[in-house]
Amino acid sequence: MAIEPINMNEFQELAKQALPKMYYDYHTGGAEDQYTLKENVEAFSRILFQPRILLDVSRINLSTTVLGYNLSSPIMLAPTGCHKLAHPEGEIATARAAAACKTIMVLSCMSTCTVEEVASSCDAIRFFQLYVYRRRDVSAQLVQRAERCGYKAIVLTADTPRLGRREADIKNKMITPELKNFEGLMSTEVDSEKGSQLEAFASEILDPSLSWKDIGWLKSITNLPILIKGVLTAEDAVKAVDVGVAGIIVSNHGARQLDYAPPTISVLEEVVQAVGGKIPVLLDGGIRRGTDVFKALALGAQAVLIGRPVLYGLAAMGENGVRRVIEMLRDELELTMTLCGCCSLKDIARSHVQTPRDRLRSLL
Ligand SMILES: Cc1cc2nc3c(=O)[nH]c(=O)nc-3n(C[C@H](O)[C@H](O)[C@H](O)COP(=O)(O)O)c2cc1C
Ligand SMILES: CC(C)CC(=O)C(=O)O
Repeated sequence: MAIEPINMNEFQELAKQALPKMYYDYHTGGAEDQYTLKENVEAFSRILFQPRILLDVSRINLSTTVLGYNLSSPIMLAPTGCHKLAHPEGEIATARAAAACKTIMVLSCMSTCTVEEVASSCDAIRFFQLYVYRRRDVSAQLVQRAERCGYKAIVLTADTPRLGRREADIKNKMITPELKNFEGLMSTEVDSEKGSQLEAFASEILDPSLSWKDIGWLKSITNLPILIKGVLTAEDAVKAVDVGVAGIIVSNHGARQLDYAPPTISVLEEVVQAVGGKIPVLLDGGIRRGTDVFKALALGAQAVLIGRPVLYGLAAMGENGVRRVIEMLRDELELTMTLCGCCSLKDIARSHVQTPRDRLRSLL
């Protein structure tokens, strides 16, 4: 009988049992030595709590807003490609779970259901994640299709001029699944028989010349707010504010791009300080516990996004699995807030956490 998952590691174990090795490796893997992959999770474990006591915590409220949309908790779904590799219902199952949990799903442009199919499947609040292709006309058409069918924001992924080197995918000769949004627009076939087909395909289509000035181009083709995903430094955060985007996602792409990039939670605070409250700062990477969500909020994130946990839930139990993953993190966050003395997200303060830097400072 299947085990009843009690935490995210057990969901991951179920996903491993459910999936062919090639797909499981694709979901879990990181770039090269996978240093950042491990650090994304471990950096959270170096942050400790400074809980407060004897505060009435009989009622806890986890609700929040992101770009004006009401969410039941600060846990959103990060864009991840190819959900049909995890489950035959693909992104539609994920969107329905997002709707049931009243949160935002960011749909990857590299999805296995079309933007229209996902839009008509349920009333989830959806953002659309964009890669800019050498074929700018294809990117522009995707943005306009997303805008037409009710997506509320564009999330521009800025850390992927080429795909990172994921060694498991190279060994497995990772395939390129049917990417439904491209039907009739662009072929997904590549010449190369060697290594990861997906990497070869992605590197053929992605535009490495993408630069800050292209934010102007993006603004000229859409009225939707734009968020930049992949910010890891204060300098880039300031530039993002200067070019007038609506939000920032601190992300290292789940450690799948540049290995030895810093774990996201370790750079969050400097990005938040550089932004100075002008636009919301979100974070993804390594969130596996409600305690991680609390720590990110204490260091200034408005909300977090989860990538792999969604895929684990989807692979293990389809729509129901994604729902349970979100609920599990939400329940853990609620407990953390209760035990730290916080009744609402507004009560979560910097003083509730102690980072490695704080401990160093206290020694000086
Ligand atoms: C299998 C997989 C596919 C992904 N595909 C995309 C994508 O299409 N676009 C994108 O911007 N990020 C993509 N990401 C990165 C996620 O949006 C997110 O940054 C990352 O998964 C967060 O880390 P976590 O998996 O530890 O939660 C992908 C990540 C994974 C694991
Ligand atoms: C289909 C891929 C290019 C999606 C992606 O960004 C990833 O695998 O990290």
